Amino acid sequence: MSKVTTIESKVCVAGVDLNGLMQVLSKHLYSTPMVALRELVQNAHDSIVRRRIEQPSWLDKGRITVIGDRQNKQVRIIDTGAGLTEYEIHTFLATVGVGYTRQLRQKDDETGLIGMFGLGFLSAFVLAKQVTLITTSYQSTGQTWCYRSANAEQYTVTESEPRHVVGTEIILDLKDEFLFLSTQESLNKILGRYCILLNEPIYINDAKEAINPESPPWRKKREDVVVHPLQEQRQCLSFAARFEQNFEPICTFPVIPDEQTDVIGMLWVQDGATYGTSDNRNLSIFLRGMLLDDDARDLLPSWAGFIGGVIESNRLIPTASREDLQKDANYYAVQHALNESLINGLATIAAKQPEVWRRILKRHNEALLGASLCDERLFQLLMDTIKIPTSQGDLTAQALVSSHTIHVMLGSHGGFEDTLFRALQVPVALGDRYAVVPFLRRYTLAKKYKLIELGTEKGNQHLFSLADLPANDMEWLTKVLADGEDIVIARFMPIELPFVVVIDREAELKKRLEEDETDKKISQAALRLARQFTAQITKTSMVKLYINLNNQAIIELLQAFHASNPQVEGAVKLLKSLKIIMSGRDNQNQALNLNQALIDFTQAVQIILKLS
Ligand SMILES: Nc1ncnc2c1ncn2[C@@H]1O[C@H](COP(=O)(O)OP(=O)(O)OP(=O)(O)O)[C@@H](O)[C@H]1O
Repeated sequence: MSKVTTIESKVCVAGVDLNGLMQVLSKHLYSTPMVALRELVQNAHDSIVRRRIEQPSWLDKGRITVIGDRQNKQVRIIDTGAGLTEYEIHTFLATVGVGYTRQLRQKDDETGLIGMFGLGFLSAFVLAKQVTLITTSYQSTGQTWCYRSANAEQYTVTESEPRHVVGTEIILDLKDEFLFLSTQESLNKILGRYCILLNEPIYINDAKEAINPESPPWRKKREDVVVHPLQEQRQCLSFAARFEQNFEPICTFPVIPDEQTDVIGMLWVQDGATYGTSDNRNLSIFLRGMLLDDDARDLLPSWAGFIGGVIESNRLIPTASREDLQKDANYYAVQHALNESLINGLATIAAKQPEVWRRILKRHNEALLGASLCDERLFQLLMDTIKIPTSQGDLTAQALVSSHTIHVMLGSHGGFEDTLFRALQVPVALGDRYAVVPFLRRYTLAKKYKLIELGTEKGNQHLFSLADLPANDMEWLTKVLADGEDIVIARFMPIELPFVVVIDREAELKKRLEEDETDKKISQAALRLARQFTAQITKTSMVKLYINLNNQAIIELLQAFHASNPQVEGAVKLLKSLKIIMSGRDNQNQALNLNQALIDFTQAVQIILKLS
């Protein structure tokens, strides 16, 4: 057995470089120094809330005034809140990491108080060479205290002339680089952004009107203010427009809280066309009335690239910088509630405002096509109205149905599928466009239709019924008509079409991936994934020439060949050049020389004319 020696251990206390820590907290906690103004206004707000809680006899309206004093190079923040006693200045204001607000919140968190970390006041020292706080507590109205500090580390507290006005005034002697904050314009801009939903009115300089005069529409509902629905709609749209810089909102709908979250607010659909992958999501989050983040797009579903919103919640927990959120259960509950509100909102618009709904579909058809694949309810809502890009323009899926079947082409527009279906006068969906194939798979499953994916072997089997010819006919047809394509004898519609050059889209994809690999155009990881799919594709020949035995020209061509008719040469020239001209974009084979085909075509016409 090994011998264990115990050495007496001593508990040590870690040292703190107070100056270094202060620098980190005050200078590096926030992404911008402007946040200091937000923190001080927030303290003013919390102090008013505290006074309402602790001094029920105080029934006045709270007031926060922010004054930019250019002459004295100062910004002053004045509130009619609870004020501080001398003891409270030392214990809460001057002690980093301790705040009275947190204690109050621990008793009751539904009060609307915002502060919790006991750090925000420090940020004043980022902006100011000296910070002065003059305060009179509601608990001792005859005493006024003056706190003063240049670095938050050393400070003085002295009693000054009693003011007999309860509340606090903070005076920031601005550092030179922040002198611009003393202009009305800067204050309006910064506080207008952060504090627009704050519950207490904020006045800048001697302005008669607060910068946050208006309750947001959802609060009006709570306050039971009765508004005509049309007027309400207009108010909602103009409120939304304040938060949407790049687009006009088309319509708004409310965010509805559920048992898991208290989130409330509004969402809107942006005007301005989007494509399937556009991401213009825009979400501002306010916590207890204070802006936390105006780019919180991750809370919206990823398919909602055309949605904007503004929400507020008292339960979301901010990080200490109050610029981001903790990703806890509350966060995910809000995410869920937004998804639900969005789907319900779209459904309500579709049912109640058909004109607006049409406009939404027009602007965001492609994005909605993708969205419908993310949620069954959206799919149900959209499946009959959403438009699919087809060979005949944008059509509803229902308009694509012919004999209980929908055709989708996997190749790009202008391929053989196009020729065939143009001849058939049946629209065919463009499968290379965003979300079209998965949408149609789901649609045909729901409606019990057949989906034919053209260009795949399985899809082609539905179009062409295979037929047979004697070997010497096959050999002759290959010799006179093929340019390296495999000849397939079949019968198909329309009978007017003598043949069609068919590209195997799966083999085409395989070839493209192989080329991409050599060009290193796509990452190895993506290539490996794609290869798992293409490995199942064993075919190498990509091009087939389907010859239509139902076509009169083919029938008579074979008859002329059997009868050794000398005029067969002109007919062959005509048909072969027709094949090359028709193969259009699929004609990537250098042997299929379009110029030669046109020459042959001209000669064939000359032969016919000579004969007649
Ligand atoms: N204008 C004010 N009026 C009255 N008390 C104030 C005022 N400003 C600050 N205080 C007191 O000082 C404490 C510390 O303020 P500080 O801004 O550092 O932190 P906080 O507001 O509590 O929390 P957070 O760091 O989350 O903002 C507050 O909890 C409050 O008790």
